[in-house]
Amino acid sequence: MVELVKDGSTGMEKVVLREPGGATAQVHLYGGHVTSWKNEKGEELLFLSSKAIFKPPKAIRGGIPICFPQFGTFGSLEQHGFARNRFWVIDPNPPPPPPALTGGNNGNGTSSNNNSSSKQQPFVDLILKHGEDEHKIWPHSFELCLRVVLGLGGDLTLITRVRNTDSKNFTFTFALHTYLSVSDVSEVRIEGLETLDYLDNLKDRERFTEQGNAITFDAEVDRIYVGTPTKIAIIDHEKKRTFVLKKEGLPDAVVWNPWEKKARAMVDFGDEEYKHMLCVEAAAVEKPITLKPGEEWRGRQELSAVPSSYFSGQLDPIKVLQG
Ligand SMILES: O=P(O)(O)OC[C@H]1O[C@H](O)[C@H](O)[C@@H](O)[C@@H]1O
Repeated sequence: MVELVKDGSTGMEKVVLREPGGATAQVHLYGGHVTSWKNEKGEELLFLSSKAIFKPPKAIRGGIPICFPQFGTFGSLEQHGFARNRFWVIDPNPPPPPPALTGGNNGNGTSSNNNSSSKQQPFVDLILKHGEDEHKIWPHSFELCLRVVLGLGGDLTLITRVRNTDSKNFTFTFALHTYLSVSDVSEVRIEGLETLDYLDNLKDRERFTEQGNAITFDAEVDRIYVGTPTKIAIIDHEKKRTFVLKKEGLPDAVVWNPWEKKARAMVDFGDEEYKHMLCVEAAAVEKPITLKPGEEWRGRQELSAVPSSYFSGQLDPIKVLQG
């Protein structure tokens, strides 16, 4: 089921997706921003700050902001570009719907394919086109489309397309700035980025090579891992939950946690909230994307949350990454 509703507390419009198993997702038109993703038990899987500000020009703190046409300060635009603080619209002419069933994660690691082809995965298509305000700061005609699909089984897929509707080339960087909800970030580890090179945002983007076996957290982290595998696992020991992030067209992965000091400096973020979030962002940053007139780029991120008990109590990252 898909419905457009007005959020009672903020007055903002959002699209609510519900799949028959009970999982839900919601997408605010402001920012084309996924602000909630819950599993069939109603547990929230994305972090949204209790201090998030739902008012332009501030982007919503948490969920999945879209960074376009610039990631971070990699250019002359405002941090992370303007897509996250513009009002998007529901696409009146979306491409055909996704196949009725691609399977989902049923919690024991196998893909469910219960032949219920009558069931449609709820999805919504949003679009952001250049307007006069954008043209003043980024003089290119474009269409940015976002499809959010809530799979039967609860997986969350974001498919983004950028089309060059201009008469000259343009170049952009991009990220799906995903805030995951975790029990305690110091009990979390990321698998899949070991031995990779990263640009350290805390050290003027100097390039380093990841040495550790897995990435764990005991201080501020702000890194752009470049040319990563298509699958990354975020293992929350305390919650006994593993997020699996799969991506296409987005070669890099940004990992961010502001930790204590930066958390205190942010007006729209609680002082202690850094403990309960971790950003792992599918991104295209190191090698900006150039589109010729009429060309289209596509990026995709699929998130699933599986109970760690699925590995019989024994976390097996190899299975997560190669399974
Ligand atoms: O505060 P924001 O503009 O939303 O940015 C939040 C964070 O986003 C990314 O993860 C960047 O790598 C960080 O440098 C930045 O601090």
